[in-house]
Amino acid sequence: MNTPGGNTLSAAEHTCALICCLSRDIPNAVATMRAGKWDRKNFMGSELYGKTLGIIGLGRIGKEVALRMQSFGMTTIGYDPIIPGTVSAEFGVEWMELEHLWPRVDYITVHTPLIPQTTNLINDAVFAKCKARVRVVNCARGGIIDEDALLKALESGQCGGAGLDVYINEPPTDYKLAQHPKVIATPHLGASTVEAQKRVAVEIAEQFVDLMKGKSLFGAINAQAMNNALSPDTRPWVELGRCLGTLLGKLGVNPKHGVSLLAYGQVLKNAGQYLSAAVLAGLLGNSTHCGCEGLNLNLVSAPALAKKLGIQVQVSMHDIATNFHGPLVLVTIDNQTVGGTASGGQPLLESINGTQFSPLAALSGQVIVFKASADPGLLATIAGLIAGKGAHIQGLSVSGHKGGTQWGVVNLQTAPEVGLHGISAAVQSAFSISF
Ligand SMILES: NC(=O)C1=CN([C@@H]2O[C@H](COP(=O)(O)OP(=O)(O)OC[C@H]3O[C@@H](n4cnc5c(N)ncnc54)[C@H](O)[C@@H]3O)[C@@H](O)[C@H]2O)C=CC1
Ligand SMILES: O=C(O)C(=O)COP(=O)(O)O
Repeated sequence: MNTPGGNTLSAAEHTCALICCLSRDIPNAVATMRAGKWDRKNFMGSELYGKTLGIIGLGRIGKEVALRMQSFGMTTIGYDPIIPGTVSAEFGVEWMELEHLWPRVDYITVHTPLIPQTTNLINDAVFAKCKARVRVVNCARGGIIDEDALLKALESGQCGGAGLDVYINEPPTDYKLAQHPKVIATPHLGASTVEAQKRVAVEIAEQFVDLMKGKSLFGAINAQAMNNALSPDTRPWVELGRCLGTLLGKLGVNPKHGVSLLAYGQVLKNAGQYLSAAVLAGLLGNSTHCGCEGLNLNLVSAPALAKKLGIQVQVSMHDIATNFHGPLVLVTIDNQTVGGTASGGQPLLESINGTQFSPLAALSGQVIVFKASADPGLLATIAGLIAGKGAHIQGLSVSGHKGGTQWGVVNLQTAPEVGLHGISAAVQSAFSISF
């Protein structure tokens, strides 16, 4: 789990505190007083008013830093590859390309993740493009500012001071930077406030509750792409994927032979990742082939488990299906294919192995799925047998036939076992599912 929002304000305030300390060299001044010295000459500071702050990374923390430093009268300019200028303008930051930003700034603060594009983002070449005595702050991740380049720039005077809360190695393997007189160094304290820790604890607890209720994946690490997977629009498709996976698991296919997922329809254009995760969650928890039968898997754990088991998943998205009007998901494993759609928030089974259901069968509640010899009287026979056992039928749908067999789905109000035993003599095979 991570709780990205909980410590935003604390990290932003810490950044602002470092900027303020840099402008007046407060820590060094404090040290002289502690040493019993009254030294007013060596601490001529400079105002923040009228100075320009360059903010690299205009996400949660970058934005809060901007809003706070504007109250000191700083001009805030910034860069972020994702946040456009129209958005940053709403919080008073003029967006510009880095090349235009470097020569204009008096202070730079970085608020990006540490990724290849941001590693050593502030380096020798960048210091050379900045005004002399530019001050830099890193409260994000060690390594965004090249530590060697920073030390050189501090020595040469090109950099007038640095506020650092994070380091390439934590704790640092050498304290050269932290001990430099022009550096104000804190030991990764950005999130260390009573309020942030409380917020983070509450957020983590809420995330666990949501995750257990299947409500949300927000905060689950490695699941950024899934954060929208349980929005009202996508939820029925996630549920459909899980149902189709469950059905295939019960059909006895071996997931280790590979999963192929075809999705048709504009609405599913961006659904590949969460659909396949949902199929895997249903499939692996219901398969006898992988040693994970009965596990309650979710959109995060299922793909991770599939990867561990070496299960290949092929996903392809298409605009429209040829023989079905509307969005359609087809999942094939071991030459067995199940197809489904969602309507009115409800997952529906469209086909098994190319035989189409009419009406489409609801994949919810207590369900019996059976395979039988093609027979025009099949529907009536099955209904009679199940009703004869005293089970209440909510829905019954049979597919067209192919090669002399057809499939059927019975939706029951009562436990499916009762009906299952009733029909066993009239079908080739049958199994029950609780969706
Ligand atoms: N010192 C501490 O204790 C704390 C440090 N952090 C760190 O602060 C950083 C920022 O956190 P948040 O604002 O919450 O993250 P965020 O995800 O809200 O914002 C990060 C922003 O960086 C941008 N970005 C990505 N690549 C970029 C690039 N090449 N150039 C410029 N911008 C780029 C993203 O588009 C995004 O808008 C993270 O590295 C986080 O780990 C966060 C909390 C506490
Ligand atoms: O949330 C972050 O990115 C942090 O850097 C906070 O780190 P911490 O939880 O204080 O070890």
